[in-house]
Amino acid sequence: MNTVDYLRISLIDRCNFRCTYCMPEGSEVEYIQAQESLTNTELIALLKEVFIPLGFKKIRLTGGEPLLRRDLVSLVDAIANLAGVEDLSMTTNGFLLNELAQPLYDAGLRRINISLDSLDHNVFRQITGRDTWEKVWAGILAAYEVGFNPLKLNVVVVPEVNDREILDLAALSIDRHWHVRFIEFMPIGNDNLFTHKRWVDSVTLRQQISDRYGLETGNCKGNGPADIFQIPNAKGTLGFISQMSECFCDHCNRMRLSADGLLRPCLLNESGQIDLKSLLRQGKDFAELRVAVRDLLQLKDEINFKDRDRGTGEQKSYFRTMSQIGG
Ligand SMILES: Nc1nc2c(ncn2[C@@H]2O[C@H](COP(=O)(O)OP(=O)(O)OP(=O)(O)O)[C@@H](O)[C@H]2O)c(=O)[nH]1
Ligand SMILES: C[S@@+](CC[C@H](N)C(=O)[O-])C[C@H]1O[C@@H](n2cnc3c(N)ncnc32)[C@H](O)[C@@H]1O
Ligand code: SF4
Ligand code: SF4
Repeated sequence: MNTVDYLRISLIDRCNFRCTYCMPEGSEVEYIQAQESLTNTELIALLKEVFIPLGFKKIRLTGGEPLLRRDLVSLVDAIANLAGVEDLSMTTNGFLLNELAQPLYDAGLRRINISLDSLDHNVFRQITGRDTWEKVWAGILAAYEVGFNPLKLNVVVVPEVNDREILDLAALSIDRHWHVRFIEFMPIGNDNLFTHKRWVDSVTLRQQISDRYGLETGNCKGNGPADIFQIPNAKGTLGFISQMSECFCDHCNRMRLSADGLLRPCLLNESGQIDLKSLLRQGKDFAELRVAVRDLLQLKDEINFKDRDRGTGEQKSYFRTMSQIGG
């Protein structure tokens, strides 16, 4: 069994963007009611009494858009100060980062992954449904100035939408310590867009980049499945997250906790989930919760998604989508 020590926590299922590959305008998402969300106190108790004792050491905060979570800074402060948390990070769309970069850094967050799918304002608007490129860019610069390191930029590559920009996006890694990651588009969030054009594989992207700039293997701190390369002499690196063309499930090291307390062993398989919030609110003690999570850890290898669409298979339909699970 793999060591599973990475917990991705979705802090909120709402988002201020409507990315076409994730939560397209008009998509019918059933939002979690406020009273169904784990409170900061419940979340901290679960980490302290259940997850950390079971060996989870790496925490990523995501969403929806995590910067929309009320009391975010105090939550980050509390998690950063928990004994046993060795790595705390966040994935965000960056819209509120200009205001929040400094307070989050002061609270103890040290690394951050920011979505930036395009350098072209029109394409950015087409993808995110928002005319907010400048504000996101300001957020990225603010995070860089404050000292987030590594600072990663996540690009979901959508054929005929932003794939023309691969070289320009890759070039962001040359002069600054920015780590640009290209993510293969997964069939979860917007089946229509996926069916229409499908995905671009990382090997093709690497070839394009290598032909233009050269490419060598690189190194960057992270807990995720990215393969790391580097343009020779660049300050930053390039990561490729190839969940469609490669299968990295055999060394999967993570579980996911939703904003309403569902613990999910695999992004792409809904089996085996445990409703930790309900168990907690029913008054189960932490020892019982630890046993439930430990049992799920034992089952994880069986649940891990193995039947991925390599470009020929059937699509699956999911009860929860990316913005609810947290990516
Ligand atoms: N299929 C699959 N995709 C994943 C998994 N983890 C990350 N991804 C993909 O990679 C995207 C970006 O992940 P991030 O939120 O930046 O986190 P990460 O890559 O684990 O972060 P680092 O710790 O910095 O390496 C996700 O939205 C997914 O599309 C995984 O376990 N399975
Ligand atoms: C669900 S978002 C949540 C965090 C934050 N709102 C953001 O966009 O960074 C987390 C990650 O999921 C990625 N993502 C969303 N839908 C995807 C899809 N269909 N295929 C691949 N990645 C996807 C996003 O690009 C982002 O990097
Ligand atoms: S990818 Fe992130 S920013 Fe875009 S809609 Fe999904 S949750 Fe929101
Ligand atoms: S698809 Fe599931 S098992 Fe595979 S790497 Fe992602 S979370 Fe892990």
